[in-house]
Amino acid sequence: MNPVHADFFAGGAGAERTLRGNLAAFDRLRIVPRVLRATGDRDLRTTLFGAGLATPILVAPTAFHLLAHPGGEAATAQGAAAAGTVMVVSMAATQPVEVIARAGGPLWFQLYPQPDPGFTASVVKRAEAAGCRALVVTVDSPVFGRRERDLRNGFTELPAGLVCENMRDDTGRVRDIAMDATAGWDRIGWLRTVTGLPILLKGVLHPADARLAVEHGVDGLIVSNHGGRQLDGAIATIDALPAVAEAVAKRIPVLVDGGIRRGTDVLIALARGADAVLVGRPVLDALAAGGATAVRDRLRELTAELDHAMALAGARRPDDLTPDLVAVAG
Ligand SMILES: Cc1cc2nc3c(=O)[nH]c(=O)nc-3n(C[C@H](O)[C@H](O)[C@H](O)COP(=O)(O)O)c2cc1C
Ligand SMILES: O=C(O)C(=O)c1ccccc1
Repeated sequence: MNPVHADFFAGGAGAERTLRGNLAAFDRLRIVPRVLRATGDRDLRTTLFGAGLATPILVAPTAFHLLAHPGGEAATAQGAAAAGTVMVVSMAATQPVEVIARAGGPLWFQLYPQPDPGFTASVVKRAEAAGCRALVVTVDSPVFGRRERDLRNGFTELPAGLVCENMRDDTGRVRDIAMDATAGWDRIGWLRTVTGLPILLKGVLHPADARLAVEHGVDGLIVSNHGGRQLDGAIATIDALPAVAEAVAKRIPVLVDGGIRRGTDVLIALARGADAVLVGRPVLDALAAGGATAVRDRLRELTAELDHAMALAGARRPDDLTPDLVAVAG
């Protein structure tokens, strides 16, 4: 891969403390297994918003898949579908959501609400028409993160021929993705009037925001710091998760992403209160290395690692994973 594009995928904001911190936080946690639980075969099936998945490991929304592989987002969708899970399509996808939907599914659609409400509504309608089953509203990006690798590399625009295909308006012109620092909770109420799809907020770290989200009728939360690409210095997601899960008190699903690289990381996230997890860079790395089959195999590998770790920890189903199974290393 072009090293400038490799830096775009791998990099984070500022000094990359949060990027590293997501991984380091898992290094400090240990599993306290149970014995003689007679689990037999494990059952990893997971239901989210009424749809059954083979695994609690989903594909996080990430931009610009055509920079990683000529199959683009369609290849990722095919891989996710073969692994029996959801792909969250980024608003910054380089292929049209209709094309991605033909390659796989189930899909959810990630949205940066745009300052132009008419255009935002048209993007939501388009995702709905393509078959997306939930809307993931990214709320950790009132402004774009300062990615110093991209600034050093001068990576400011896509190579010729690539565009954010889901940013075309009705004249066919491609709009730039805007970050909107004027968005407040009223924006979520407005989105409710636009779509009947489940609405998840992505990028919640503070338990007070988790409570507000439930009060505003949000259907799900993703505890995320954008893979360390937005606020450098933000708390590691696995450390933020317990307080968010406690604030939500099982009223809506709570998902988490950031630094999940092993099945044991998934086990710890589920034990700390997540209903499911998402993976970003592991999928991008697999896509770059081998397209749809590599994406499928990476998701299956993570799922097999989770299954194995659950057997060793004495859990049959994700619901058997509880906070007492995780300790902070001394
Ligand atoms: C290259 C790249 C592009 C991303 N693009 C988006 C995006 O368009 N929308 C979004 O909400 N999150 C985006 N994210 C954040 C991911 O959804 C996710 O929060 C993060 O990658 C999870 O951390 P992990 O990569 O350690 O698994 C992006 C992340 C990466 C690495
Ligand atoms: O890179 C990202 O993390 C991201 O979210 C994004 C959003 C819009 C355009 C390009 C990337």
